[in-house]
Amino acid sequence: MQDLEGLYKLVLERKNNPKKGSYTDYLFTKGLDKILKKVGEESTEVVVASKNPDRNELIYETADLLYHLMVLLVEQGVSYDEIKKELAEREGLMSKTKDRPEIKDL
Ligand SMILES: N=c1c2ncn([C@@H]3O[C@H](COP(=O)(O)OP(=O)(O)OP(=O)(O)O)[C@@H](O)[C@H]3O)c2ncn1[C@@H]1O[C@H](COP(=O)(O)O)[C@@H](O)[C@H]1O
Repeated sequence: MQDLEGLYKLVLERKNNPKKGSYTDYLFTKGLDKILKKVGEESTEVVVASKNPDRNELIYETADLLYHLMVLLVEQGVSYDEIKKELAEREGLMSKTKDRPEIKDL
């Protein structure tokens, strides 16, 4: 089963040990501009899919977007742990705001 961290690791493995003919290798070979174009396209497809009554479409497009985001993070040298740390810090911040109604209402 593939979770997001597992997917990140697989993409990182492709970066460190390129596998000829793989789609991930194709993206890394094309470079940052191509990866950014894909992230943009897939983001738009998530938006469009959200307006579609077929929820499977949204699931499919979200998986595409998450994959391309993982490729972008690896390309830019951002580790998965850095994202986890950022999310964990926000979790701490959010739980503090629960005790402060003046912030919660912002
Ligand atoms: N999760 C994905 C994943 N999601 C989407 N895609 C690819 O992303 C592409 C998106 O489709 P599009 O029609 O938008 O793009 P395209 O026309 O094929 O390609 P472009 O010319 O636009 O670049 C498809 O070719 C999909 O195969 C993915 N390719 C790989 N993975 C994962 O990455 C792993 C390694 O893949 P490879 O590097 O290909 O071995 C796989 O085992 C998967 O777990």
